[in-house]
Amino acid sequence: MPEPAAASKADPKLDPKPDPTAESQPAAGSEPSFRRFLRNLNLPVAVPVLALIAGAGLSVMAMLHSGRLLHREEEHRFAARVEEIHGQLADRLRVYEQVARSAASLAMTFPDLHWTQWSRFVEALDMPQRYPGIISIAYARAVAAGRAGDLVASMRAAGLSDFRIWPETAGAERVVNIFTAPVNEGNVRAIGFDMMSEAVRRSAIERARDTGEPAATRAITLKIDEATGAGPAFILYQATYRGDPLPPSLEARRASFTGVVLTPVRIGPLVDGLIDANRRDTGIEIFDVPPADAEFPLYRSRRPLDSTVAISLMRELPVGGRVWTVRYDSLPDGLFTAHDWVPGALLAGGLALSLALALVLRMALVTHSRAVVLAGEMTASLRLQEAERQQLFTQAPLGIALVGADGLVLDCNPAFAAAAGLPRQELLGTDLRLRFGDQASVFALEAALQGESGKLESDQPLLLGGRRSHFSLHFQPVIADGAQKFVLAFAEDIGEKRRAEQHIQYLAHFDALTGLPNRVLLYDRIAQALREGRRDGTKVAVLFIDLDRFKVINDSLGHSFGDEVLRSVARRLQSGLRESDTVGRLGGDEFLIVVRRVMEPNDAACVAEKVVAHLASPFAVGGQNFVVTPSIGISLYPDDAEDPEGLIRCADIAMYHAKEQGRNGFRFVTKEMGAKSRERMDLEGSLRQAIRDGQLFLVYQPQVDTLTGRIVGLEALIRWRHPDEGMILPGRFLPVAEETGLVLAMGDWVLFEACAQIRRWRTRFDLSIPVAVNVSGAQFRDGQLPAKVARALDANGLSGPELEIEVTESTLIDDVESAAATLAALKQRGVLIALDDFGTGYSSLSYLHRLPIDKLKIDRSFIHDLSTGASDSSVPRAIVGLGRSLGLSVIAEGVETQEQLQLLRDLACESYQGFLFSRPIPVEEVERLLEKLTAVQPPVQSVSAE
Ligand SMILES: Nc1nc2c(ncn2[C@@H]2O[C@@H]3COP(=O)(O)O[C@H]4[C@@H](O)[C@H](n5cnc6c(=O)[nH]c(N)nc65)O[C@@H]4COP(=O)(O)O[C@H]3[C@H]2O)c(=O)[nH]1
Repeated sequence: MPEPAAASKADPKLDPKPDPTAESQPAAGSEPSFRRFLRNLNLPVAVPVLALIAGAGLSVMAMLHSGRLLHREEEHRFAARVEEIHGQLADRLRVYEQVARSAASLAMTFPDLHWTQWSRFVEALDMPQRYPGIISIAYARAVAAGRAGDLVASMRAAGLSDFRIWPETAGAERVVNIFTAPVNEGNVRAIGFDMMSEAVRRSAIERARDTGEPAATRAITLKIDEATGAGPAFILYQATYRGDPLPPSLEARRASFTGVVLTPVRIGPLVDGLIDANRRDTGIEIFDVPPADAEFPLYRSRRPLDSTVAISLMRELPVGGRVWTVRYDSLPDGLFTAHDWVPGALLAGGLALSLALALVLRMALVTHSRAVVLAGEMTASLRLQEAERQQLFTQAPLGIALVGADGLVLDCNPAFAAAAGLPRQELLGTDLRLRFGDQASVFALEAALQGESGKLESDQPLLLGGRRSHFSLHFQPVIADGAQKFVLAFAEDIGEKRRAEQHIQYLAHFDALTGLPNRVLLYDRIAQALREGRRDGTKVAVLFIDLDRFKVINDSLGHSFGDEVLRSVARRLQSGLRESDTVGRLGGDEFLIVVRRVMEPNDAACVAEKVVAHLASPFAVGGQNFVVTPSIGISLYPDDAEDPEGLIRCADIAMYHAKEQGRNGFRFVTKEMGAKSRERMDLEGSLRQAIRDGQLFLVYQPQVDTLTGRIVGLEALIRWRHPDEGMILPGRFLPVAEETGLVLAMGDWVLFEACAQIRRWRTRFDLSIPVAVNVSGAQFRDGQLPAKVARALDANGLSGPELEIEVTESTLIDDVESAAATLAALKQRGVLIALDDFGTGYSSLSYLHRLPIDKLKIDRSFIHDLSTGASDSSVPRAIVGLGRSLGLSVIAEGVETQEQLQLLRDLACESYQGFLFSRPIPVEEVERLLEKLTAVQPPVQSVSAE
């Protein structure tokens, strides 16, 4: 159902919805290639790949950047470390210089110091512990030219008997080593050495003298180490002066120069210990000259093998007026490289994160694209539903209108407009309440607008100005989100239906041919009259009218002629009666008149006489004049019966008596007739029960070859074993079964039972002769016979010729055309057809050649007449001749005497059945007979009677 808002939209068939995807897509040719590329891009693949690439790039960048940061931080940390070490080294040197200064102060304070005092001073310094680089502290005295002897003398006087100045080469000024401590063999060897004799020492001594500051030699191998090959060393000189500890001018310093304290220092011990042995994070190399010029360093700290240097820093170190270069190397296993893993970890982490991001994006995009596809599908399905709903609305055969809360028509389908008989456009936007043709519809719509659904039927025009018919209206309020949206008005034009119903009603109660009340209505009218009679104590008469020889008129002049006669009779019957009386037609040529308020039987007799009189004048139909006479049976309530069925039955019987008495007259129901009628009713009830309780059974009468006496067939005949009355023959119950329609159920049972018996006999005796079954007129006309026969045969695995269907001549002549069709259908299934009671009908010869018949059965009456001599043998002879000429076999029924048999042999009639050979016999006896048959075929011989 469309939404009201959409109601005014154009018909989707006329205005098909454009495809939104097509709308948003420009023509492929004009689309820029980049947009096309973007549209064709597989986002769920492209975006994660791009994210992965971007992430990997960022990770590499982060790795590089962090590497740089780490390196910078490492540099800072290393620089700080270098400053720390370098400061310690410089402090050590300052301390060493301080030691030299102290020694110089001592020498200046006590110019005549004895060497033992010097030794004590040095010992007090505890050099091995506190100044491990200092080898010794010595004092060399400046000796002017020509005063060397004095020095030698004084030294010898001081106890150094072997003292001498060496080398002998005397310079202008000598500086001779006179004291040294600690005293040991190596140190003592340097006593008396003139240091000015050696250029390196001299230059340093002169610098010390001239500056008053400590002066160091370049790196040298000490005299005492020359033999041992110990590492490089240098000598630190501190000048001493006479008087002023540091004379203010160069001249004064040269003039008052008294000597130098010399402190030989081994570089290794000086530096060793600065780097913790457990934390060799820094390598130290010391050069006396710029490293590029040096052949080898003065000092090289221990470092791990294969260590690569990450950072190197150079620092200058002033040493006694010289400047050393110290190179510090950061070593890899130190703390500075402890965070090397960070860039790698950053790269790995970044790549992992990128991968994870790519996967998450992939999943999200796949989910998204799936959702998009799903949404697309849902949209398409919703559109389809919408189109289908619209189609449903438009094509619905039921009129549907949408009425807004204000009563205005929002939309309506073509069926609604058609029902209203107005163009749709004229209805849209109009107030439906003002347009309804009746008040009830207006009230119903008002109620629906208030939320109450309602249904009603109206026979006014659906809308004013529209067409008038009978309508079924249904108003249904539609509520959404708790509020009433609109009202659905359904309108169905039920005019046709109404008329059809009325017609059906009419047909159900009136006879289509004559327009008179039919059997149903007649029963109703009788019941009504009976109620009245019971109340008023009056009688009710039922007149059963049958037209004499109507069948002849019908058959000879044609059905339409017969119909016209029936209509004329109906008119005459009606015209002569009171309004309170009812004339109806039971069917065929049977009419019924119900006369109410009958005081005495004579009143009914008057009516009957009137009927006879009215029909007495000739009928002129189709240019022919003829007379139709009635036979009338009259029953009275309460004398003969107290219910409609009983009254009709009694009247029917009385009518037969009227016919027997010469027709064109009437008979009242007598006591005997009433009893007979009651007996019939009882019989009907019992028969119903008999069918239900299985009281019916079949007996079989053999059919025999007239010449050989061989059994050529069996005829199945129905029997009723009544629990109280014993065996009842079909002559008694068949008419009742036919009247009540019970004959159909009974016939079905016979058919099936006979086929089942054939199957049993075929299995047991290899039965090859056919078994005949009688079929009543009602069964034959039912239209179901061929199908029922086929079902019975199929159910028992029979092919067809095992079964013979016996139809009476009178059954066929009612409607030869349809009888021929039914017989043809039966023949098609393979069964044999026998014409029973042949010869009794009056148009036998005319139709015979048109019917697919196999056998003629000469009626029993002709055979009976043969032996009694009531007639000659002309009829059986003619039938045998007819059969021969048409190629049909002929069988005689009711053969009781040898004489009859002989006559039949003379006539060359092929076969017969009758008491002469056997009465109809039960299954067991048939089986005994068949047993004998399967042995040797007996000669002609009669069988035990029934
Ligand atoms: N007087 C005399 N009668 C003989 C002789 N031989 C046979 N009959 C009797 O003649 C009747 C032959 O059956 P029908 O002409 O088809 O006449 C049958 C048939 O029209 C009808 N009928 C019997 N069984 C069925 C049935 O199962 N279905 C239908 N629709 N009708 C049946 O009832 C009719 C009477 O049947 P039944 O009473 O069994 O009577 C049988 C049979 O007992 C004879 O030598 N002398």
